[in-house]
Amino acid sequence: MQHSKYRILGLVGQGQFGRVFCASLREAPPQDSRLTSQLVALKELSHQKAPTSEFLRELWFLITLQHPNIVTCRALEHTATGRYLVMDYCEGGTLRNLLKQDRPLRLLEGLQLVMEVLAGLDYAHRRGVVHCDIKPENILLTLGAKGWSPRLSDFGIARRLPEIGTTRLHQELSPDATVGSPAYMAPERFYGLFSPMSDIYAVGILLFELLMGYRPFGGTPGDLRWAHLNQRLQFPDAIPEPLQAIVKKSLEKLPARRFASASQMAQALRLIMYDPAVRQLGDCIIPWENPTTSGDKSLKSETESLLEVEEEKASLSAINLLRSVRYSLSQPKPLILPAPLTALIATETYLYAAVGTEVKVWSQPGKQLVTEEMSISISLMPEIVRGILPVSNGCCVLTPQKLYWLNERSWEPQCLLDMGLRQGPDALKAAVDSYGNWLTVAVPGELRFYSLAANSTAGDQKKALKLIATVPLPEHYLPELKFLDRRHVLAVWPDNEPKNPQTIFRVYTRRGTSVGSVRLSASVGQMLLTPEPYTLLGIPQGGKAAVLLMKLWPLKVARIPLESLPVSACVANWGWVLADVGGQIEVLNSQGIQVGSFSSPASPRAIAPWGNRGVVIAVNTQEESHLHFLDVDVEESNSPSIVKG
Ligand SMILES: Nc1ncnc2c1ncn2[C@@H]1O[C@H](COP(=O)(O)OP(=O)(O)OP(=O)(O)O)[C@@H](O)[C@H]1O
Repeated sequence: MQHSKYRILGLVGQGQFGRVFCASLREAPPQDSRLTSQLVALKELSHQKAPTSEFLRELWFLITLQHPNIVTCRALEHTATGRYLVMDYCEGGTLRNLLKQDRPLRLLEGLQLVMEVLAGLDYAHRRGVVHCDIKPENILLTLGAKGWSPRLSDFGIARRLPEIGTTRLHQELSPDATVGSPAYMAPERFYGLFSPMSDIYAVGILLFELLMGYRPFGGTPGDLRWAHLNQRLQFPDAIPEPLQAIVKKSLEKLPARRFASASQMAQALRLIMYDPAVRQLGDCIIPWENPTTSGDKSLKSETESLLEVEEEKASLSAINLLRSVRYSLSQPKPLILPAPLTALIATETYLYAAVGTEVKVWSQPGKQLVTEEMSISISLMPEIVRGILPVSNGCCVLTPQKLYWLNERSWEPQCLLDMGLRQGPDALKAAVDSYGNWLTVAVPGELRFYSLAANSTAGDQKKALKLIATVPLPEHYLPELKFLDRRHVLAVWPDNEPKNPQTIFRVYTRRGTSVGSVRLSASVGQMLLTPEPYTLLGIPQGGKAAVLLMKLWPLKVARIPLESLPVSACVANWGWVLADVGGQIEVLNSQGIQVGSFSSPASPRAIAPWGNRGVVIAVNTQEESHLHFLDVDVEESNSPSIVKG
């Protein structure tokens, strides 16, 4: 977008009136590397599709409504190419996207989400605004410390009440009186009548859908009209009695019989969260039944975004319609190493294990037995090894104060960087690109960007380090570093204020120029790169057990609830393997769908991919470490089943 103060980062959706982009303010990079400019959504409103009156209407609603559960409109942007609403960016996409996930939410998380939707609605109703189009497509999600927080969007067909605070029905004035989404429309709306209770009815349908995975009424718009007006609700037994009562009351045919306000419905939900029947199911993942033919799968959103369609195409063509996992031991006994392990890293060529001051290297993959003697190298370091950074022809080895280079020809350590004794332990974080040509290092006070050329005098087994740039860092923060591709390196800082934990992601070029940054309202611990470009798998800290799949450019986040919090994880090219503290291992395919789980002998210290379809699980005892080699057989089938080897 020329001459705009916003820089477009990517297309995130397509609405009736135009495209929606993720963008950030065009500005000089801040001095403090922890400062980020907030992301915005630019909603294009093309002149042809959205007449000025429509445009001003939505703008009026969005500008008058300022609430944490309503998407905030910040400004209007006119450029030579078009006009845009500048809105808060919601990195979780729509609630519809979330509901398409295999395991979207736990029961209590779902109820909390609906209560927040009601809080946004209550605020709008108190200001005399009825949304008239509540549905999962119009609820956007932002990530908070505890999970998803919803924001109402799309006030395109919202109505203003002539008298604020009334629950009377009002007659639509416009000729297009019954616009809306028939699957969520209250009976009175089919007669051109509306009130805040019409929104409550739509929330009732949404709550039903959230719990069951399908809507209570389906069919053509004509069928839906008949069903909303006449059909009785069928309640599946899976819904606990007190919850059924709330859904029933919100879906009463007569508006006067529904909850008198959104806050009353929220209060009813708040109370049943303490009900033993509901609490008992609180951690169960909803929906409880997959959509069946009895459910309404027919009604697709009229404004289904291009992006979702693209995503669906991608997922259908992917090999990952995998639904079950089976494992067997690829060698009967574990490999026992004489000290606890500190790092386990696999590439396509090698498996590296750091044990005390030693780095052991084996060739990948091993159909044959793996023994300590078969390691192709054992390199002895002067200090305890903290991390291994693999590159195509060797690896860099990180100790608390130094960085070494090991070339695959000799595996002889060459010290590249020495922080000296004064800096204290763990004075270094580092990332190296996959070809071993560029290095970024975080040391107290600065980020350093180096080139790592082959040393012409010593041959290509040795590296010559050349400092290209430095960037100042606040004294006490050492970010985690990762090369995203050959040119870009990611620095990640936690910002763990007790009430508002956040994580900052800043991307630099390999030469130290800041490219941009994003801030996530969640604390993310361990992070792994996935084969998808600019996409990370992160383990959030705090809140319920889950993993985050984070695409950085434009920022998109998916959150996958898990049975238990993972403490170690690895990304293979066929999926992800996550282990909890008790040694329970979950296997997810690369779309984040759980394909199975099994128990490992003990809590793994580290996991790494092994060969085509295997994993190595490292378990530490007090004096030694055990490496278990497993073949994981992820099968294509429609019914999930877990078979232990
Ligand atoms: N603020 C936002 N943050 C993140 N993504 C957004 C935001 N607003 C919209 N989107 C994405 O863009 C898509 C289209 O949104 P938009 O509101 O234009 O479409 P719509 O639901 O068809 O509404 P309308 O009827 O106004 O066209 C959404 O489905 C969502 O994926």
